[in-house]
Amino acid sequence: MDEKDLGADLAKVLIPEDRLQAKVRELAAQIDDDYAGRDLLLVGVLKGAVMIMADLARELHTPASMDWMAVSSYGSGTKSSGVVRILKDLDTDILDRHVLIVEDIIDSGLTLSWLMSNLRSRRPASLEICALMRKPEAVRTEIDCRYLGFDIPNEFVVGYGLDYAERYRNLPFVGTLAPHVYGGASD
Ligand SMILES: O=P(O)(O)OC[C@H]1O[C@H](OP(=O)(O)OP(=O)(O)O)[C@H](O)[C@@H]1O
Ligand SMILES: Nc1nc2[nH]cnc2c(=O)[nH]1
Repeated sequence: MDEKDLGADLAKVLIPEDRLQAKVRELAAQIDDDYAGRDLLLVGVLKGAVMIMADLARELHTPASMDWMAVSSYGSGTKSSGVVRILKDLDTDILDRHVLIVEDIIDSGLTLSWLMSNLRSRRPASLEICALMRKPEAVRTEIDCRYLGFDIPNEFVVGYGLDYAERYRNLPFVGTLAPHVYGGASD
């Protein structure tokens, strides 16, 4: 599906492909400046961060290793409960490593808040966040995000890694879902 053929499921394009790619290049340049000469480990949070991770990693000139975590909220049944369990842990020991978490979106911030304290307890040399998008109106806990792509409105977005019921992740742009599709869903 391209931007001119949204179909009935999508309401609008929020961030077109060219703006996404330009922003990824900008973020990579900042990261290159900051991590020059350091041994960088990128930690992607599955599944939403797959696209930003793949594009960002290819734009970096700094040599970087990549690892992945998958986490899931549970308890209330909504992803924003703040209670998180690890579905897939890192393969890498991050002790004394320079770790950069790569995320697609900060919504309530609860996932990243949990992840930061979990990873911090493993005593990396440094721990920072790169997030493509953040919803300032939805954030429920302060997240210190060093590399941020876009602040976006408090709307449910899909594309470029983000799904609704596992669909739309492979769109090359970010869009909002038509209300008849989204309804009151929390993920
Ligand atoms: O700031 P929060 O409110 O905690 O929300 C952000 C989290 O939600 C999304 O993941 P999701 O649980 O949808 O899993 P997915 O990446 O596998 O789609 C996103 O990738 C973040 O990890
Ligand atoms: N697809 C999708 N997943 C999310 N997880 C947290 N916020 C969002 C969002 O706006 N869209």
